[in-house]
Amino acid sequence: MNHLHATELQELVAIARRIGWGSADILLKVQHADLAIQDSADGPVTAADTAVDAYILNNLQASLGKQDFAYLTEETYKTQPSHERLAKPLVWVIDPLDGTKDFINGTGEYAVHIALLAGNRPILAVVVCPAAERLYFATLGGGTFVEHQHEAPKPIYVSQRNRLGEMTIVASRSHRNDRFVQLLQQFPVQQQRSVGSVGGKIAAILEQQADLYLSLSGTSAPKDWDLAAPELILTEAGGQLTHFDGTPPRYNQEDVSQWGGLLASNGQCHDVLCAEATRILGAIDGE
Ligand SMILES: Nc1ncnc2c1ncn2[C@@H]1O[C@H](COP(=O)(O)O)[C@@H](OP(=O)(O)O)[C@H]1O
Ligand SMILES: [Mg+2]
Repeated sequence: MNHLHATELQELVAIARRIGWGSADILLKVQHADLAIQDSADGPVTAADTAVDAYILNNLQASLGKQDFAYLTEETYKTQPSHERLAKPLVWVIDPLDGTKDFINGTGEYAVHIALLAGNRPILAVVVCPAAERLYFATLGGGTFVEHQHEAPKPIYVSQRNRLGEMTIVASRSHRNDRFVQLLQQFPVQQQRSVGSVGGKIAAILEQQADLYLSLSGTSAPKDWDLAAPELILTEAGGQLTHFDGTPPRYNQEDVSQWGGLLASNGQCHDVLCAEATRILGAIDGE
């Protein structure tokens, strides 16, 4: 099953949406509970991360099996050998709780990401923002839709703002090193806002509350499950997401970190702003 037909993709997206809403229900029930927090090298992990990871994985595998698909999830990737996901043409990529720090801190800025890759690129994506009771979904070439529970989905598009003075950047609240702070200070767009979770930041661009998302790795970097689903809901709504050199991320490689700088935008001025980010970083690094 290397090539999915449009109807098969629609069946898969229906399954992923159902599981996305189920994940939101679990997270909303425990979002104000006193959860045990474990610190790991990749940041905090709560019982909610592991419960939703298992919920999504079990439900996808119950519906779809392991024959045609591999599964890469934030909470299981360390214990799973990589050869299976590297060999399979279709790979589900799952972040059960994106923005764990914000989830713990009660800001409501967290999301659930479910993406399906064909090769190294996303072809289906679901991003759920439980606190906002919104689910975004996209298929490659099929556009992006937003739905509220029990309401018909509606197409959604990024803003068309193209003047730098009118644009707003969203950036991470917690992943900021000196180099990134300097980049933000010198960036030609100066309306800037901190938002938790990558899915939450891309949702802010879809809701036209923001136009750009800028990120820079430090000692750690965002991972495939942070980016794959948000990327597709953005690009199918008219936006772009690339490394600063203009290349889109290649997912499901041996190293699942996406190192360097990333720019997500409403598609206006994308190349110019990537070039600016590269130039500013060069000056910061004294090149
Ligand atoms: N520069 C960076 N380095 C490491 N992880 C990053 C990162 N930027 C974003 N992330 C990851 O992306 C998610 C959202 O982060 P943020 O809210 O700071 O934007 C977090 O994942 P999880 O919450 O899924 O573990 C975080 O680990
Ligand atoms: Mg994440």
